[in-house]
Amino acid sequence: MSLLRVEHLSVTLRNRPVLRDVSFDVEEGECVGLIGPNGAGKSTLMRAALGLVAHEGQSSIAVMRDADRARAAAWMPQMREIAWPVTVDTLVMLGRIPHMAGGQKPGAEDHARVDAAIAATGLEAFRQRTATRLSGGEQARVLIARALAQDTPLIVADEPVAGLDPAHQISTMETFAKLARDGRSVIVSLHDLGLAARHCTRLIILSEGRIAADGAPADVLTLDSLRDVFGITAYFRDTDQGPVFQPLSVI
Ligand SMILES: Nc1ncnc2c1ncn2[C@@H]1O[C@H](COP(=O)(O)OP(=O)(O)OP(=O)(O)O)[C@@H](O)[C@H]1O
Repeated sequence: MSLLRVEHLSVTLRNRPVLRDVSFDVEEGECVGLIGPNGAGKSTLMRAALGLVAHEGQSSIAVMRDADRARAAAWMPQMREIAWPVTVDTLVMLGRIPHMAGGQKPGAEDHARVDAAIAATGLEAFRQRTATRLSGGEQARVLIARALAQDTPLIVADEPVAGLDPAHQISTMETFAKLARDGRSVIVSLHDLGLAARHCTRLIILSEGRIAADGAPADVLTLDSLRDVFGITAYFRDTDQGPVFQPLSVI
């Protein structure tokens, strides 16, 4: 089943075309890595697909009513602003709001989802800490937990692993890959092509606002695309420990 259908999506910002005629579907069970150089349009694509920025073309989620959209997709923006000095527990519980009727208190299901999200992000020791007083990487994990607690078929995360230490980068990507194995889907933008190659089921390369390649990591991370889009050479092998990708030099 398609969780997101984007058709001929274009965005113009300040008279500059930033996204040009982008079309793709995301099916259940996909962990889609959105990759591309700085300024390629990754954030703009995710925001337009969610209906957060004016666009031409169609997105199946952008057209939804707010309440339906909040149950269809969780969004983790690149700007990790935590506005209020609330506890980690309270902030993660905010992810449950789309599932609660107005004024209703969190129930057993809500608490269970929050517990699971806190465990998946290794935040057990932080539950009563004030979220605004955590380090940047810890705050990122709290926002990932809030997105997980939202318990949506689709998670859209803009550079969620930027600034995380290696263990938490890997565990976050493993969490996303497991969600996909369980039949949900994730769209995640990232610059670490090694993590992308290892944990994503599919990669979409965006270049100057257009899709330059879309497919399995081994089919997308070719010498040609690495040269033409990223301007790099790289080592990429399928090993008995999984795919290993290492950028080598700038061309
Ligand atoms: N509000 C805006 N007004 C005008 N131009 C913008 C605006 N926001 C983004 N842009 C431009 O749109 C282009 C795409 O930006 P976007 O943030 O989508 O890229 P990105 O691929 O996510 O980049 P990065 O990897 O650096 O986060 C860039 O050239 C950027 O300068």
